[in-house]
Amino acid sequence: MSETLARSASQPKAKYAAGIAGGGNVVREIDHFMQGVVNRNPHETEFHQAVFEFVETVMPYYLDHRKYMDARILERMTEPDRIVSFRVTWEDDQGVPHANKGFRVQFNSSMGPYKGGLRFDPSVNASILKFLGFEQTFKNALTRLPMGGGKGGANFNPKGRSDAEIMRFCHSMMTELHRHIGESVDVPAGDIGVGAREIGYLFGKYKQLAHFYTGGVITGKGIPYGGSEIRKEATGYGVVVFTEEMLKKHGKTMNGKTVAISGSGNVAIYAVQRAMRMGAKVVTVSDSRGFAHVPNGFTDESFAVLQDVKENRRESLAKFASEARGATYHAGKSPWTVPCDVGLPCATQNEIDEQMAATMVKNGIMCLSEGANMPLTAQAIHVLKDADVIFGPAKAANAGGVGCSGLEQAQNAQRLSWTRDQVEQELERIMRSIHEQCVEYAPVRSGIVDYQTGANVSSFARVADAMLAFGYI
Ligand SMILES: NC(=O)C1=CN([C@@H]2O[C@H](COP(=O)(O)OP(=O)(O)OC[C@H]3O[C@@H](n4cnc5c(N)ncnc54)[C@H](O)[C@@H]3O)[C@@H](O)[C@H]2O)C=CC1
Ligand SMILES: O=C(O)CCC(=O)C(=O)O
Repeated sequence: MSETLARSASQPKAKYAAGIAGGGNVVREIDHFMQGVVNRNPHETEFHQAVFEFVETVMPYYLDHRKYMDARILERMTEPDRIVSFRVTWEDDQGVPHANKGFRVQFNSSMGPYKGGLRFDPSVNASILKFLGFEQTFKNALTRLPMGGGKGGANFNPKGRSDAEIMRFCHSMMTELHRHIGESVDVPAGDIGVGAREIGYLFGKYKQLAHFYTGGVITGKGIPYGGSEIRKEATGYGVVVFTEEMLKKHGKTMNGKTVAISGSGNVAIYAVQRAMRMGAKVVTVSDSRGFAHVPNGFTDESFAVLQDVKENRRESLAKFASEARGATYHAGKSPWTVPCDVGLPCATQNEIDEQMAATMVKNGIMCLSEGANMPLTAQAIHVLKDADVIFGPAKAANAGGVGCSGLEQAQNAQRLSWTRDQVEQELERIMRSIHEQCVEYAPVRSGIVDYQTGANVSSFARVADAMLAFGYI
């Protein structure tokens, strides 16, 4: 087992498991299981982390249910169905050819066709896509829509590339990817570096290669060609709706709270907007180079500047801070040093470590909900939970995006377009239902609902029961 993993496995988990009947046995089983995962997937640290975060909360339930252990369900559900890896060759504006690595991880199709985004980022590798595909499987189960879990992407850096270069890259990516996807097989969507522009180019190429129009093959499409209202906003809106549900459960509300947000992409922008709508004061957004501080909170005016700079002009966050009244940019600094009541990390994995979580606790944070996938290290989660911070795990909190993708597929299959109000109501229903499922399976400690355990155990049971029904496949 890796040293980092061993450290995280021996300290906080032991403390957590001590509250469970047979705690010592649970710790031994987790350790033994994780040793196998590490041996089977050497060097894939992000994947180990995602599996560990899941297994440390699910193991007591697993050990209590022989039918899952006898069928080796945990071993089976931590192995992807398959991984496709391929070369993506494209030509830049100077006529120079480039070759990138493209992937699709088809993790688990027990609940329906594989479903999950595509990420374009230089950091993309098999470990990151396996962690994302694993998480996606359980997130999708929580939506209760018929979707299995998958994820894909390429180690391509879209930053600084022209529209024409992005188009050529997307067309080349789809030239291979189209063989592996389909509306009843695997349905990609966007993620980091993949938004409406990229989805348009990817879908256009698919349509050309397939010789027919099948809108349900990809989601996040533009509204004129089969996209859904609210999909663009859905992940950010969903995070805030879920957070409000958690706060309500604990006798609190978003109204009047100071909210810190990281990221300034698709998820972050619409988390800002929805939090403002709930009466919160949003004081930060960030990018990979620093953060923008808005001490008096975003206004409609500064939000419009953010949208324009990031979505239309595709410029830097420093540019936003130079144009928006009351905003300053802090290069090389983290937004998490700014005191807040509620934190919504919406950038990328592992942006908050143990030390940063301790700083947030010292600064008085009382609720944190994960907009990004795995933005906290396992140790950081323990720091927050030990300090009785209400914690919303990504699987539950950011499921609004894929939930709305499911609604887009439903509209495509019906050959209908629902109104904005219809989609938003349905999205809110999905988020409230996820909240209820978490509560159903969550222990309560010091008056705080353990949503992490609730989300993991609830989704585990659903996927596991489907796998059991199929026999040993
Ligand atoms: N787009 C969607 O519907 C969903 C996205 N997510 C997750 O939300 C997160 C954000 O995704 P999107 O907003 O779609 O992507 P995006 O590409 O629109 O925005 C990503 C943001 O994160 C920042 N960022 C990227 N790498 C960073 C780093 N190393 N350090 C600090 N900041 C960094 C970027 O500057 C940008 O502001 C990701 O973890 C993604 O997996 C989760 C559910 C659905
Ligand atoms: O909308 C989708 O299919 C995928 C969204 C996604 O990638 C995620 O939930 O992390």
